[in-house]
Amino acid sequence: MAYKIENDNGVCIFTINREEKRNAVNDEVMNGLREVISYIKENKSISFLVITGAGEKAFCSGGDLSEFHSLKTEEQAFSMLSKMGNILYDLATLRVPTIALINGAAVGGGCEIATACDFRLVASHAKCGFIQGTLSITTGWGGGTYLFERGLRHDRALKMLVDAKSYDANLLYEIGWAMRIFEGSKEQALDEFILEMRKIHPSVHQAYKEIELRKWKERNMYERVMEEIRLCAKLWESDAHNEAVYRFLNKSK
Ligand SMILES: CC[C@H](C(=O)O)C(=O)SCCNC(=O)CCNC(=O)[C@H](O)C(C)(C)COP(=O)(O)OP(=O)(O)OC[C@H]1O[C@@H](n2cnc3c(N)ncnc32)[C@H](O)[C@@H]1OP(=O)(O)O
Repeated sequence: MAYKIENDNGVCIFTINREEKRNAVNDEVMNGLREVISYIKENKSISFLVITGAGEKAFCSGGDLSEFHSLKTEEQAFSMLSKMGNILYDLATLRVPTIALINGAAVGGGCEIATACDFRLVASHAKCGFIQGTLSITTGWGGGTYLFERGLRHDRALKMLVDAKSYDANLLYEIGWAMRIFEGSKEQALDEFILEMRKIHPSVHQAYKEIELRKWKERNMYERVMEEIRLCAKLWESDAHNEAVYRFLNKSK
């Protein structure tokens, strides 16, 4: 399976399980995310959702280029991008707190997934970045919109997007994207992070998160995410994008 879903006493853990592809997101992973979001919406005993990746090299390397490079037109790209865009919107607006437990590289769409979560715990060796610019596209799953909503200084958020490169854990913490940096066991880092929160009734967590979600609804967050996705789909058709993907897929041949 390309993903695992575990329920650890009310803490739901979704693991992208494609280590050989640095946990790249394919259609199966997208369907898995849809499944875990539905499970949480139906199961009131879940207090937290944690998203992480298998192994220690990558949290998620973004969209699976070997699968998605076959999408050539704006509409073909928009279909894939908007599927994941809707999933990330449902993730970002879940009633429970969401934690990105970043065990390794989170790049491209992987950085978007992490940014759609409420909290980001980053392994000290992990590097994260919105590298879409190196492929001559922009964030295409809503991650740019979420980044500007996360309270980073505007100049730091914009630079992270425009740099289109991976930042190390210390810099991610310095700019305010990472909430914690951890060494060693990600399970221990998670346990320590939620220790105090677990003592508080989940209805309190959810009431506080609802304050932010109400603001997002008033500010037409969903429409802004879909506009971002449409812009990425338009860039997808470019020769520059297709040539960059070709170079990546043929780099070692
Ligand atoms: C809107 C989202 C957007 C979209 O999908 O439209 C994107 O996410 S665009 C950005 C897509 N992602 C990337 O460009 C990242 C590509 N990967 C890397 O930069 C590196 O793999 C990295 C930094 C994640 C890890 O580097 P490392 O040296 O540890 O591993 P390798 O590069 O040697 O990769 C090992 C193995 O995995 C395959 N791989 C890695 N990432 C992807 C990917 N995104 N899609 C498909 N396959 C991927 C890589 O080709 C290697 O395969 P192998 O068969 O062993 O050569």
